[in-house]
Amino acid sequence: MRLRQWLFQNFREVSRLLSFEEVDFPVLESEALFIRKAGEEITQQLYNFEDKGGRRVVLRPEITPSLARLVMKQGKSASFPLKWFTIGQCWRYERMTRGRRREHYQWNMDIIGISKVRAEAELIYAIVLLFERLGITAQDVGIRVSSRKVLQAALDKFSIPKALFTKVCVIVDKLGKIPVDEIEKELTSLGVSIEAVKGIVDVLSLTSLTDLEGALGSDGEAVADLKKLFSLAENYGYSQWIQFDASVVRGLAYYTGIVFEAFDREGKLRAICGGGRYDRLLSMFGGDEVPACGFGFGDAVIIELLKEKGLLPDLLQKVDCIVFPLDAALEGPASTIASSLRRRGQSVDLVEDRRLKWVFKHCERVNASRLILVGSSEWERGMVRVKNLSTREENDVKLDELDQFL
Ligand SMILES: OCc1cccc(Br)n1
Repeated sequence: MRLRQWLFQNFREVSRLLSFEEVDFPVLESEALFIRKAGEEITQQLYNFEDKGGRRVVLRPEITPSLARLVMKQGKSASFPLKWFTIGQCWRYERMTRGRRREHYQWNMDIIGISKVRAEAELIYAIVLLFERLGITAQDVGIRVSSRKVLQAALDKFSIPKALFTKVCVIVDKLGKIPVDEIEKELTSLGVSIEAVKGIVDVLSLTSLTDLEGALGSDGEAVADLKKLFSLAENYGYSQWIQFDASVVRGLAYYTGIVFEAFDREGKLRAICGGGRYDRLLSMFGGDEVPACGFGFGDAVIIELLKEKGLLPDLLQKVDCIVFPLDAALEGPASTIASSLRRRGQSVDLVEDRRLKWVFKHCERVNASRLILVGSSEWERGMVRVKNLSTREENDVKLDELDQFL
């Protein structure tokens, strides 16, 4: 829990630095919110069930659809742009034989109401800032960046029907995860011709913007967006973190533009985080199209990476004071002292019914700064014994002079 709180505190601090406001959404959602026909893994692993009212519900597998639903529920009262973050538990249902977690916590940051690529540049900067705060460098981790518009242009080039776009995205997202011939088989089963499949795979293997420009021409939105993003990355000072890689499409059906994912350069781990632009998702909940982009950053892979890099912090429990009555008859005064210290903002562990030997061990175990012993002779003089556990200094102190020893 200390490790989780440390990680979440870093998520929160980065969100604060970028002036994002914390929001929260229900873990329990209507199943309909996540029923999509694109064959995404996330919708095939819904932790869904029927509640006592006969409703089809799920433990949410992701956060973005809830955000979309609730932004649109605000209607005209929402003053754009919105910069929202949340850290929330998400669920999936897998056979436990795979030994993978069914739940994890995800930090989400979303910018709603900005259509320009500077929104994605801000989000990628937030991710870089988080990595830097954890001691991770651009030599450890890279961020692959592309745009769904690259794939859209490739499909247009081979006149693939737009209706197939999201399904093709979900399939080609598996590039590098499953053999290419399986991907080709899934694409041809959608009715994509084999030459179009080869052409698409060729475009998606590009890793230089110059080559992309050569393949798609320089007047398309895909190239323009990516050039703008890489130029802004220079301004932010995080160019060494990002690289163009056309194979990045991300596995969520609703992305429409820039997409990105962070990866460990040793290639041992799954994607650390990922996100992108989803300009058409909000209008699915009524109203006009509202441009939006965001990312999800899970709490599992990042911990594996920190372990790999020897960057896990040494988080010990910490208590300011242990208060211990040396005589059972003094438990009342001990409570008085504990209460007075707590009202001064001191964390106090009030210990009773233990031998003194145990108490000294306990002080070490919880890294207490001071031990305050309530003994009858001192108490008769209105005093307590304060033992500073780092200097070993001991003082008999009047209650109204305690502050000097805190
Ligand atoms: O990132 C996919 C995902 C969704 C919900 C729960 C878990 Br564990 N993992």
